[in-house]
Amino acid sequence: MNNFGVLLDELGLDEGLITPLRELYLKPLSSLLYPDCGGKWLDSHKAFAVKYTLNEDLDLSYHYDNAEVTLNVSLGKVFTEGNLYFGDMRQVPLSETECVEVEHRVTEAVLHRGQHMHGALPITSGCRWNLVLWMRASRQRNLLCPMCNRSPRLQPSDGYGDGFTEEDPGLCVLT
Ligand SMILES: O=C(O)CCC(=O)C(=O)O
Ligand SMILES: [Fe+2]
Repeated sequence: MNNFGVLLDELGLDEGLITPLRELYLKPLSSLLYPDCGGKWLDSHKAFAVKYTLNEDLDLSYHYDNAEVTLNVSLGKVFTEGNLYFGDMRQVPLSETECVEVEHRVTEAVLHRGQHMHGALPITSGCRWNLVLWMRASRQRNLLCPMCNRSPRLQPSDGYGDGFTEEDPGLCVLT
């Protein structure tokens, strides 16, 4: 979805930073806040930083995430506008949805359900960087793919893949 950014596992930041952040802090919070969508069972993630500037991406269109729970941290730098907006859960028709705008101040984080529809409005100046952490619960998504709403068809993958699991051979991506 984003054209500019970086995957944090490629920077070697998964093991020492993102995995403990998910396990020690975000999983307990998500267990309390989102037991309805796998918040208790988060067991993998995909973490990336996304960048918006006037000559590159300005905004992010309305979407849902390939995640059970998402953390979005505003890292900076200096920019104007670029608020987040949230609608309703994915299953609710757009015609019945009213969006709310959420100011996302630098250093603050927003935690939300991955299937809660959302987007980012255009910045009007500066450079905006965000850390986005898609957290997955294999127990939840093994039953139903959150992207296509069907039973997942899988193939083996390195690392966390898309966060699905099988008895054998481990973590998997969608085919
Ligand atoms: O803040 C952004 O630019 C990305 C927002 C988003 O897609 C998310 O929080 O999942
Ligand atoms: Fe998103």
